[in-house]
This record gives sequence, C-alpha cells and structure tokens, in this order.
Amino acid sequence: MENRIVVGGALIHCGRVLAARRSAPPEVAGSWEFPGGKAEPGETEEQALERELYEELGVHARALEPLPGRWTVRAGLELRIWAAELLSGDPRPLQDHSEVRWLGPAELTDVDWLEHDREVLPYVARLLAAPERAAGHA
Ligand SMILES: Nc1nc2c([nH]c(=O)n2[C@H]2C[C@H](O)[C@@H](COP(=O)(O)OP(=O)(O)OP(=O)(O)O)O2)c(=O)[nH]1
Repeated sequence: MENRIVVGGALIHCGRVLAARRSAPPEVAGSWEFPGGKAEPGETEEQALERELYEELGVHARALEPLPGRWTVRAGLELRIWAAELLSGDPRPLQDHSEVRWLGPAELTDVDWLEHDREVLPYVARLLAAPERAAGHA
C-alpha cells in the first residue's frame, strides 16, 4: 500500500495567499487548493513542497512552518499544509491547475476550497495579519 505525504503550500506574498484551481482528476477538478504534491522517497516535506511549487507554478519558494492539522486523503496518503513564502517568480498554472489567484485577508473564503484546505484558513488569516509576512519579508 502507498504510504506517502502530500504537501500543500499556503504561499504568502505581500499580505496575500495563493489559491490554485485544480484541473484534474475529475473528483477535485474545479476546486481550489494550496498547490503542492507528493513527497518522493527520501525528500523532506520542505524539499517536496519547494520542488512541487517550482514544477507546478514556476516559482522559487521557501517552506516556513507546518500549519496545524493532518488529513488522510485516501488510504496511505496523508496531507500536510505548510506556510511558504515566495522568493522569486510570478506563479503560473503550468500543470495540474487551470487558474491561480492571490487572495487577501478579506477574500479567503471567496473560492471553493477542497474541504481539508478550508480548515487551515484561520491559521492562514493569522499569518496574513502578521506584518513581517504581510510585507513579504522572511
Ligand atoms: N496538492 C494538494 N493536494 C490536495 C490538497 N488538499 C487536498 O485534499 N488534496 C488532495 C487532492 C489529491 O487527491 C491528493 C493528492 O495530491 P496531488 O494530486 O497534488 O498529488 P499528485 O497525485 O498530483 O501527485 P504528484 O505526482 O503531482 O506528486 O491530495 C492541497 O491543498 N494540495
């Protein structure tokens, strides 16, 4: 049986967080998530997230801290969500997504999130309110 971690990134820049709309598979297509993917064997969660954000969006980012919560997506696959900061690049939906959107604190519930992702929105709101994050600094 598969025993993997999938890491999503709450990518923060200039007081906003990035939401990405999935294009596949059909069960989740159209819903919004924190972009990321599965950790490869031997990778840390941070490494996996930074690699996935580059592959999926073409950006360089740094994982900052895991947000509270872990969820079983399906047997043997566990989801974690990390806060991350944008280092360089302009996120583009290169694979797995049809659209990306930066959301400010008042817009966090404007998109139709996957259910697990919705649970971390209070923590994301707190990060956006922290001036050192809101300004885009480490
Ligand atoms: N990436 C990501 N997946 C999520 C989130 N929330 C959530 O329920 N999932 C679910 C959707 C998928 O069924 C499952 C696996 O994630 P994934 O689709 O990104 O991984 P993948 O199969 O594309 O694998 P990979 O080869 O791209 O690493 O996790 C989230 O915030 N980010």
